Amino acid sequence: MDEIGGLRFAISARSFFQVNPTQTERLYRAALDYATLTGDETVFDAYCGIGTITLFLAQHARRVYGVEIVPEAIEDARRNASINNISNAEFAVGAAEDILPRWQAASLSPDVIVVDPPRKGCDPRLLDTMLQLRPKRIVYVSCNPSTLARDLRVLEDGGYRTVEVQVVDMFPHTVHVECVVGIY
Ligand SMILES: C[S@@+](CC[C@H](N)C(=O)[O-])C[C@H]1O[C@@H](n2cnc3c(N)ncnc32)[C@H](O)[C@@H]1O
Repeated sequence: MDEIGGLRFAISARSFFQVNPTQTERLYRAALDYATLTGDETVFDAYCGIGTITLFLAQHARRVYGVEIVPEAIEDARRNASINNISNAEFAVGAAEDILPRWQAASLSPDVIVVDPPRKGCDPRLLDTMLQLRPKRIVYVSCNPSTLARDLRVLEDGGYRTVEVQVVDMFPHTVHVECVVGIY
């Protein structure tokens, strides 16, 4: 069990969890800032892990939907929603590039999409679906600036503008950084 920004998180062995809790809170707060939620929004959180960002955003949105490929992480996410008394979050197991088209087919229409992919970045099919869904804002959390730049090119060619990038030093004394990007 760990605590970030007032929320408590259960983490099972096969689930991803950020390694630096102090900086993780900064990272999630930056994601929340760029999402600029008023309480009315529908939000998709792709690559949601144990639901950390999803539950952060759920407190400020109408409804949030998280998707993650590791089934145990989604079990954790559902448990974490319950531990924190959050009832407006739904979670799905699967590849984000498969699940977002299903949500689209079910007429879900997100105001904001958050993505936090692994180092290889977003699947091209996911980027394509995001461009079709056309949310007002996209928040991209990335641990790899080169795949981030590649994916931003696709989003910019699709009509979005990269408005701000915040770098968070999650891994001090290494060359690695985490970036949070507001894309409108
Ligand atoms: C960088 S972690 C982010 C997790 C979470 N947002 C957090 O901050 O703790 C990336 C997550 O994406 C998941 N993942 C990898 N490929 C995926 C895919 N194609 N669709 C959905 N989730 C995927 C991994 O299992 C991992 O939990």
